[in-house]
Amino acid sequence: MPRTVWYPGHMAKGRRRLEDLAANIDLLIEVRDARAPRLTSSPILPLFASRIKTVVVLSKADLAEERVTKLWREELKREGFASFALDLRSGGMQRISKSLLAEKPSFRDLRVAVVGIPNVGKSTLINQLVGRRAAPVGGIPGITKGVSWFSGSGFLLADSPGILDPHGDARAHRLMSWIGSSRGQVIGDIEEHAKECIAFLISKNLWRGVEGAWSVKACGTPFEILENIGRRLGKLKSGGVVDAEGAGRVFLDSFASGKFGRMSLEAPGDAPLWEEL
Ligand SMILES: Nc1nc2c(ncn2[C@@H]2O[C@H](COP(=O)(O)OP(=O)(O)OP(=O)(O)O)[C@@H](O)[C@H]2O)c(=O)[nH]1
Repeated sequence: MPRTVWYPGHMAKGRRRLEDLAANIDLLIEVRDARAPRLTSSPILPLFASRIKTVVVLSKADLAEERVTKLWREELKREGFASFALDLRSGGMQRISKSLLAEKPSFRDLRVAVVGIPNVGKSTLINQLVGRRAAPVGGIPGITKGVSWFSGSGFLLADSPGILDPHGDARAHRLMSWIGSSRGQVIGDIEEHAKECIAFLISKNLWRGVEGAWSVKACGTPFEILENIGRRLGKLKSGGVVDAEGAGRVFLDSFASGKFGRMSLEAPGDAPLWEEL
């Protein structure tokens, strides 16, 4: 009988690396994007959350709807996680630092690993917590490979990029690339991504932010809407033809950086986002 395969190879590797790290730390901080906290959580994390205290930081809360973020925090509390929701770039670390210090063993610094899928804000969080991007400290014997340690007051933070892989589903990667949390090469055909993202925002009733910013209505096919965006932005090729790729790129960049205002892409209880594509 074939052996059951639980995770694709890349996740098995991340799981082994996290396993090594977890044996030597006191606490995990998982950073997720507040706009899509389930999409940007790692599927392997629940394996660790049951045996090592895990705190969830919802980053980019400035780009998410406050009402929905509050619902997520209530949901996380029900799941047994302490959580924080912040614009990580603007500080406000006192409450996180205080909760870390409450866990500190009396005889040494608390050892904390900051984990999360790419681009969710791990480095920004570490920078804020240690005050500045100090040179990595010596580390902890036995766990140096791929891990940098930074010294805060009363705690050591491990930065371990790439340790958590995102969901393997291609649709999930497309969604993550729209909010800037998936590798660049996932973006293949910009025009196709932009049209899919346009259709997604309309289906989620989130178009008003785009209309507010650019006065482009959700009328017509996604291609027609993209053309209207192109005309609005002056993205034209010779002969007055709309440069759909150029318009798509500006549209996707604007969406990822929050130009269309606060948007929460998923709420607790929703079906997984990628099933909607
Ligand atoms: N608006 C907003 N942007 C943020 C926030 N936190 C981080 N960013 C931005 O998000 C981008 C990624 O942040 P990083 O801290 O580099 O993310 P990371 O998880 O360390 O990324 P990798 O090292 O690639 O895994 C940067 O451009 C940050 O300025 C936040 O709370 N709000």
